[in-house]
Amino acid sequence: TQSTRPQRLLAAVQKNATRGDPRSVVLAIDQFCRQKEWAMNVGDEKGCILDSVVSEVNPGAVLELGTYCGYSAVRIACLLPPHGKIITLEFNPDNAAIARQVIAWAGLEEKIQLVVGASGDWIPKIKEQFGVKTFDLVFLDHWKDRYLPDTKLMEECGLLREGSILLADNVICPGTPDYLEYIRNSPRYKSQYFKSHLEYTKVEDGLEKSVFLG
Ligand SMILES: Cc1ccc(Cc2cc(O)c(O)c(C(=O)NC/C=C/[C@H]3O[C@@H](n4cnc5c(N)ncnc54)[C@H](O)[C@@H]3O)c2)cc1
Ligand SMILES: [Mg+2]
Repeated sequence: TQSTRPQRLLAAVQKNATRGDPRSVVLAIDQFCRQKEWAMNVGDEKGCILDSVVSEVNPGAVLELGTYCGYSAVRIACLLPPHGKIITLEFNPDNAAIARQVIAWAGLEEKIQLVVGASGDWIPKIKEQFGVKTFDLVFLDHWKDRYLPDTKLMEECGLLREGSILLADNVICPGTPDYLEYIRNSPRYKSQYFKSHLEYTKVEDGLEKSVFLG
């Protein structure tokens, strides 16, 4: 039977990356996507911007929406402080199964909590289920029409505190116009656009970094 792209991406990690070495996993995925098959990971160029935001925030608690194959969860987790953790939500069980193996190959199972389910269902349950008060950083990279409703849901569920950072991928391509309009015009956020390119291409894309003001 025909393999899927996530399965081929995992095979490339297991072939080319060193077990327990997260940076070699990130490199193996980026090389696979540049040389073999494009895949919708945040990628190396936007990944450097992600790295700088994670290092600046030094977050104890991170939420990621849309794990896909686990590339950005691994990239974030290897920059977290000793007790820092990331909860990443993925509703496609096949993608979650691949991501779990990518995370295991990187040796980051202790730092990454992968939850299989939809963000809209899980955001209201995170506080009680995982004993999280608020998130220091949220990385949005799931279906683009969910960025705005999920941001409003996180506000309503009290998951954001004064100073929480939202970092949104793909605000240009594929684009998240309703989210951008809201976040850039809301008095409750201070936003900044980081111009970059769609992963592994020359097409313009970028990340929007927004600080929740409370
Ligand atoms: C026209 C066009 C097409 C594609 C691109 C290229 C391009 C470039 C990119 O960086 C992209 O992030 C994307 C993109 O579409 N990302 C969507 C990512 C989904 C993953 O997240 C999962 N998921 C989706 N909604 C939820 C949800 N509520 N709760 C939990 N998991 C969810 C899915 O199960 C997938 O695992 C696309 C550019 C332009
Ligand atoms: Mg993306």
